[in-house]
Amino acid sequence: MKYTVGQYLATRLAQLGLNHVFAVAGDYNLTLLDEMAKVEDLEQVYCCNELNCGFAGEGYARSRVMGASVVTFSVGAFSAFNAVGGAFAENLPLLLISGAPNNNDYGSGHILHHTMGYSDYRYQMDMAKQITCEAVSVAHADEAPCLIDHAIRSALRNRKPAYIEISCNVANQPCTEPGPISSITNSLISDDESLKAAAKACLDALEKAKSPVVIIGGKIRSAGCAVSKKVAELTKKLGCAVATMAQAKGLSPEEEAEYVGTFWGEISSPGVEELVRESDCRIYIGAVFNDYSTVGWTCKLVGENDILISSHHTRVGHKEFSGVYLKDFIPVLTSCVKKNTTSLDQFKAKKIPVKQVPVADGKAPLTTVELCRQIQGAINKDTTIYLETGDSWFHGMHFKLPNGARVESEMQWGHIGWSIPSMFGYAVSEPNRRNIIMVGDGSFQLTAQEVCQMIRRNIPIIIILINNSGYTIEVKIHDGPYNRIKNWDYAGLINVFNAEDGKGLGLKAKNGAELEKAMQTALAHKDGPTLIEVDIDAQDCSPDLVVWGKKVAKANGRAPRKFQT
Ligand SMILES: Cc1ncc(Cn2nnc(CCOP(=O)(O)OP(=O)(O)O)c2C)c(N)n1
Ligand SMILES: [Mg+2]
Repeated sequence: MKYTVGQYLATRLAQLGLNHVFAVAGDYNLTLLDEMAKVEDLEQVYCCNELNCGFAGEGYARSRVMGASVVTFSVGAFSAFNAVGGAFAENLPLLLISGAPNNNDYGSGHILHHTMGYSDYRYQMDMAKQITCEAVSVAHADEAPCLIDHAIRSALRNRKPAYIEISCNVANQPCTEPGPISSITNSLISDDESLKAAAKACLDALEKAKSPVVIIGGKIRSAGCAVSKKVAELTKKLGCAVATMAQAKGLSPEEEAEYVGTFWGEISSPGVEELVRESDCRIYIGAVFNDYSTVGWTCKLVGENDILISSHHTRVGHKEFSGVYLKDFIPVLTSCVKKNTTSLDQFKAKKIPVKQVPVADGKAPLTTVELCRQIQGAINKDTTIYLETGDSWFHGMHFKLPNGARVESEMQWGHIGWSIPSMFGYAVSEPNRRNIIMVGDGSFQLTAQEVCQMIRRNIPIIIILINNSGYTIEVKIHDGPYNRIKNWDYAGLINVFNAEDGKGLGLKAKNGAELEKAMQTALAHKDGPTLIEVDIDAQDCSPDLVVWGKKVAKANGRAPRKFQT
């Protein structure tokens, strides 16, 4: 088979196990899309705009080895860059592919459409370099294979986005045939000596520890399910208490005896904050300590006997071991640690009562308590629930997850509206999961149009749209007129997106009985999305959000440091 540059790129993606690539057409990428379409097992999935296209690729990367999004130069790429920034912040390998000017125009002095209006087009590469681990420009077919492989390999190794721009007149030019994909997928090997030394340092620390605990952070998400399974084997071997940070909700099997709940400072699950504070050896795995995860810097608990295991390095007390990759290190630790159940025994001894949530009066106005009780009832082992930025984060922490259920969130980047396009991309990869989104009205207004693509592809996603009349999470941080929004007929919007042939459902629920019915309808509706618009009083939000909002506002409001002049 004769390969062109576009076919080379598409073949690499197909060899990696991608069956879809997301795209928005533009005259800089049409020839490229034509060439990529010639590669059979890589279907093109079109999005409404490039922000959503980027987020769809990011969502796909949450399910597959990576995601890929194709956009046009400048006017497309600039919008997609926000999603690429999100993928970088969330450690997800998204490949952003942009059409680019005809290679004869470089250095020609030509002013081109869709550009900034001057003849140096390198600005896009310069911008891409700031938000990716690798950015390459393919302006000649001869260099294409090497540049494409390099960008993809970098994204996979670093678990970060990469960027490829391809001149519009090069995409259909002949190039060499791709070799074995192992040249791209072969992962970095840990430094053996550092691996052994790090393991020994951990064992010494654990030997001295009375009550070690494991705290799992969001960075293990991007290491993939295989690593999460290895972490679960380690925690089972250790036998100590295991907590997940908010960003890692769903990344540790919650039905296991060792699992004690969420560690999130003073809004942790009952008894967990004390357990972490009292521990004399905290083993953090993939932890991210930012202002949100530390509740405005009030709970960054890292002591000198603690162990910090990250994707490619480990710190034990005052010793640092780099070149120690999570995928290698966790199994080594599992093979040599001894059981220490002290922290779990301490936790169990507290006999923390399990909160029973009573069924609300079906005719009473719907509350978030009743809403979450009913969502809990829909969560099974095949469920993936997306928690959008907003009050949804805080409610989501209280869901009890059967093993196999997954939670996706974006708590580092926190781009409101992310959940709709990202879940679309995720569900294109995993249409048979029970895919549920918990999203606020404010967030939904940023990316709502991507629901039409869920309708177009008949994907049964359940969208719980919380209409609480505005930006509640912002209200609890700092209120003002800017937190009010224009109300929409969110359920009615589905008819707009359906047009003549769509099978989307738009339902409303003002009380528990209506929600019960709507949930049953949604779970039974298989040939399209169901949006359930739930009316919630603007004052009804998670008590955790109220506490967290005050602390974050305080952190935001710290007075400027006084500099010696
Ligand atoms: C792209 C982007 N723009 C602005 C923000 C700031 N922000 N964070 N949360 C919000 C409000 C979210 O409101 P909703 O989705 O309605 O959520 P809740 O009312 O809290 O359930 C804003 C405006 C943001 N996080 N992302
Ligand atoms: Mg809201």
